[in-house]
Amino acid sequence: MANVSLQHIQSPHDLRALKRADLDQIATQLREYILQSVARTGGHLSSNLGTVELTVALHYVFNTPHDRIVWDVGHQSYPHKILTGRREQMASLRQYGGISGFPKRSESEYDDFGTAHSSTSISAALGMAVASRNQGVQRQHIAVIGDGAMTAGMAFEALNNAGVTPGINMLVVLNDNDMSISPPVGALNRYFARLMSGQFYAKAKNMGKAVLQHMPPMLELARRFEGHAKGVLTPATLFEELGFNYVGPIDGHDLDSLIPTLENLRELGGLQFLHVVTKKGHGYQRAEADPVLYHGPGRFDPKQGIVKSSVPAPQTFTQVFGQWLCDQAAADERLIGITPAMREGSGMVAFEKQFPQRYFDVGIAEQHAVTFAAGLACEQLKPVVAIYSTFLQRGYDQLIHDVALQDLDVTFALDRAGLVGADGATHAGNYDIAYLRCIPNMVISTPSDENETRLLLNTCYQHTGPSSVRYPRGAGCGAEVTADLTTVPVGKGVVRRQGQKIAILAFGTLLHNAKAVAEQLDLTLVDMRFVKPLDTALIDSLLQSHQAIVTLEDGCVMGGAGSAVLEYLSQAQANVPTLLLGYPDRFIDHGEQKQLHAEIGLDSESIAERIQSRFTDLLANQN
Ligand SMILES: Cc1ncc(C[n+]2csc(CCOP(=O)(O)OP(=O)(O)O)c2C)c(N)n1
Ligand SMILES: CC(=O)[C@@H](O)[C@H](O)COP(=O)(O)O
Ligand SMILES: [Mg+2]
Repeated sequence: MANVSLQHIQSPHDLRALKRADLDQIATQLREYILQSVARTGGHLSSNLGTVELTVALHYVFNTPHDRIVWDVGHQSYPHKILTGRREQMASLRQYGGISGFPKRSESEYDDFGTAHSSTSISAALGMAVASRNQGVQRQHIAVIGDGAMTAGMAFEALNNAGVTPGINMLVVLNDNDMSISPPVGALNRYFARLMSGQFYAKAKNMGKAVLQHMPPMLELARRFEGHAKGVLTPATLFEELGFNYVGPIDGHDLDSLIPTLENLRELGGLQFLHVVTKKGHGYQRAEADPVLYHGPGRFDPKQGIVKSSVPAPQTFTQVFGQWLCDQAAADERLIGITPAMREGSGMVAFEKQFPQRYFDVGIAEQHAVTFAAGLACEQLKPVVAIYSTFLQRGYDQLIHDVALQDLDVTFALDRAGLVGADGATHAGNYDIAYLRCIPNMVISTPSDENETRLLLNTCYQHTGPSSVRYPRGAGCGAEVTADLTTVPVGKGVVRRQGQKIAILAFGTLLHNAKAVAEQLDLTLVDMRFVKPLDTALIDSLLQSHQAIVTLEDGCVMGGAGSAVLEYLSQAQANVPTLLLGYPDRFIDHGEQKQLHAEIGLDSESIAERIQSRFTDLLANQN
C-alpha cells in the first residue's frame, strides 16, 4: 500500500486518482486534521468527525463538482471543505474574513447550495435534479441529511414532491447517528431505531460486506439488493412508500460498504434513498462519549478535552433566561417551556430536569412549535417558546395566523437576537424587530442588560397576549440580576441620562455602546425597553426640550425600531432631524460580534463620530 497524504489532495480529482486501498489512510488523516484544526479554531466537531468516511466515499464515487452534493445544515461539511481545496483555509474557519462554517456558493464551486438552517437539502437537490432533466444534463444530485434534520416538515414536503417527479436522478443519504444537537426526539427517531435494530442492521452490516466483496455485475447486484433490501433487511420503508428505492441501513464508517453501494446507486440512478448509520464524534473518544458537549466547542486541547475554566465566566443572557424560566415555572404551574431542538443553546437543561412534564422539545420543527404553543394557550396554559431569532423565521406564518390573529397568550424568548458572530449571516437575528413590528397585537421588548432581560421576561410573561423578549448571544455588561418576578409597565421607557439637545433612544444592549458617547457629548440617553407599543408619551416629552433624535438598535434599520420612531414623528407632524443607527441593508458575514459592530459603525467610537458629523452645529451650540 502506497504512503498517501492528505496534503496532496487539492481537489476530489486527486482523491479519485488514488487506489481504493489508499482511501482508509486519507480518512484517518482527514479525521485527525479536523480534530486538530477545530481544537485550534473552535467550531462544529462531533458531526464532522462522523461524516469523514461518507464524505471520502461520496467525492470518490461521484464526479464532483459536475455531480451535485447538498449538505443539510452544513455544519458537518468540514471534510468536504478540506477535500475540495480549503484544507489550509480551515485555520480561518468562522473568523472575520475567513471561510464560513457552512457551505457557501460564493466560497467554492463544490459548495452547490448554501445551507445552515436545517432540512433544505432535499428541496434544493430536487430543484437541481429537475433543472438537469429539463436541460438534458446527465448528473447526480445528492442530499446528505441528518436524522435530526429529517424531523423537519420541509424535508417531507420535498420527499413528497420528489416521489411524483419523473425522470430525475436524486440520491438522499440519511446520515443517521441517532443524535440531533441533544438526543433526538420524536416518533421518526423511533422508526429509524427500528430500522437499525439488531435483526435488520446486523444483517445489513454482514450482508453489506458479503454481497459487496464479490461485486457481481451491477444489475445482478441491484437485483440482489432489491431482494435483500425488500425482504431480508427491512420491510418496505416509509421512504419506499414515497417513491424512493430504500437501501440500508449500512455502516457509514465502512468504506467497503459505502463505496460499492454508492457505485451501485450511481449506476441505478432515479430516486434512491441510502440509510447510513454513523456515530457522532466517531474516532475521538471524548466526542463519542459526549457528542452534545463536542457539537460546537470553542478552542480546546484535544489531549485534555474540553476543560471547564476555573475562572467563572460572566453570566450569559441564555443563563438569565434559563434561571428565569425555572423561577417563573415554580411560581406558575401554567407555564410550558418549548424548544425546537435547541435545549442546550436555549438554556433549558435545568428546566427539563426540574419540570419534565412541562418541557417540550418538538424536534427541528419551528412551525409546529409555534402552533403547538397556540394550542396550549387556547386551553389557558402559558407557553414560553424559546427560539433563536433566526429560527423563528421558520414559524412566521404560524406566529401571525395562529398566535397574533387570535391574540393568544404566547411568550417568545428570542435568543441570539442581533449579530451572532461565528455562525455568520445565516444565523443572524437581525430581522425580528422588523418582522414582528408589523403584526397587530404583538408586544416587542428589547432589554438593555441581563437584569432588564429578567424584568422584561417577567413583564411579557404576565402580559395576556403575544409578546417577545429579544436578547443577544453571549454575555452582557455584567449587570446584577434580581431574583424576583417584578414587572414594569408595558410600553414605557426610562430616561437613563438627562443631556441637552440631542436624545438617543436605545432599543436593547447597544445602549451600553452609547453610554460613554452620551457622557462625552452631553446627550440624553433613553432605554426605550419596548419597540411595540412605543412610548410615544416619552417621545412627546423629549421633543419639548430636544432638537434632534438618534435611534439605536441591534437589528436592521429598515422596518426596525428607528422606523417606528420615524413613523410616529411623521404622524405627530414633529419635524425633528433624526439619525437611525442599526444594521445596514446587506448580509453581514461571520466574525467576533465586536468586530462586526465596528464594521457597521455601531461601536462607541463610530456612534460618536456619526452623531458628531450629523449634528455638528447643534453640538457646537450646546453649553
Ligand atoms: C431550522 C433550524 N433549526 C435549528 C437548527 C440548529 N441545529 C443545527 S444542527 C442541529 C441538529 C441537526 O441534527 P442532524 O441533522 O441529525 O445532524 P448531526 O448534528 O447529528 O450530524 C440543529 C437542531 C438549524 N440549524 N436550523
Ligand atoms: C449548526 C447550528 O445551527 C447550530 O449548531 C448553531 O450553530 C448553534 O448556535 P450557538 O452556538 O449560538 O448555540
Ligand atoms: Mg444526527
